[in-house]
Amino acid sequence: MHMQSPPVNSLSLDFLTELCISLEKLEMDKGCRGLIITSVLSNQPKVFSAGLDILEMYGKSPEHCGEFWKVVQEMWLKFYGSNMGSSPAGGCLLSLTCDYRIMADNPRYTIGLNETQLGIVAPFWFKETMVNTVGHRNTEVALQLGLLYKPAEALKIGLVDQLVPEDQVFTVASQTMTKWLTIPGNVSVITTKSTLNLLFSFQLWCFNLV
Ligand SMILES: CCCCC/C=C\C/C=C\CCC/C=C/C(=O)SCCNC(=O)CCNC(=O)[C@H](O)C(C)(C)COP(=O)(O)OP(=O)(O)OC[C@H]1O[C@@H](n2cnc3c(N)ncnc32)[C@H](O)[C@@H]1OP(=O)(O)O
Repeated sequence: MHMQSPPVNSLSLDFLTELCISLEKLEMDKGCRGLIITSVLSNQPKVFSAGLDILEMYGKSPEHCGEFWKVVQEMWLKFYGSNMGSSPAGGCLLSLTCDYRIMADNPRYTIGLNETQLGIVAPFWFKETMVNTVGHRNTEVALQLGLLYKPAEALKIGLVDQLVPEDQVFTVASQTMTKWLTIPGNVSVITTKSTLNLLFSFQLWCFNLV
């Protein structure tokens, strides 16, 4: 899936709604077993996603905010596999929901949950997704300081799985997907994933988020 919402793929209500509809269609397509998500901004190829669209969260009616927040949660519940450049906040969340993260190895790009730097709080389910990926201590430091990690640092704490030269990101993502798809049978993979996420699913249920 190619994300192309200039200038920086910020996650607006319209963009997220389109994303969710596309994912729903793919989910219903029995021939689709995996998804690589990438950014193809022509003017700005270095950004995966700038995160939630800040303009959607300021000066809007409670109804609009409710609708926006609902679609943010929908998006997070649906995602699969990614490759990327800069991914702050919601952009990082988008990639954290994927099974495997491949990042372009360019120190100009960063990834992380930088909400505190913006004076906002990463919601519980952003935090929990991060904990499940990089562990509690790394999350504690990352979230309180609102850290944005350069690729080498992100790899070190396990926030991304692989760094590759910028021009090879998509090729490596395709090779990785091919390897993952050699695992036989959807049921065993889905069941394994559900088991891994059991506690988190229960927490979400307790918070009435699913
Ligand atoms: C509905 C809400 C319900 C209530 C919730 C209440 C409170 C909120 C509580 C919790 C929410 C927490 C969860 C929040 C998650 C988020 O994702 S917040 C967004 C965080 N994102 C960022 O901090 C990224 C900011 N952007 C950047 O760092 C950079 O723009 C970049 C992505 C690295 C790209 O840099 P560069 O190439 O230098 O490009 P520019 O900075 O010049 O940007 C180009 C234009 O894009 C606009 N823009 C950038 N980011 C956003 C964004 N997130 N939303 C909207 N617009 C964005 C930027 O303003 C530039 O526009 P102009 O050219 O100036 O018009």
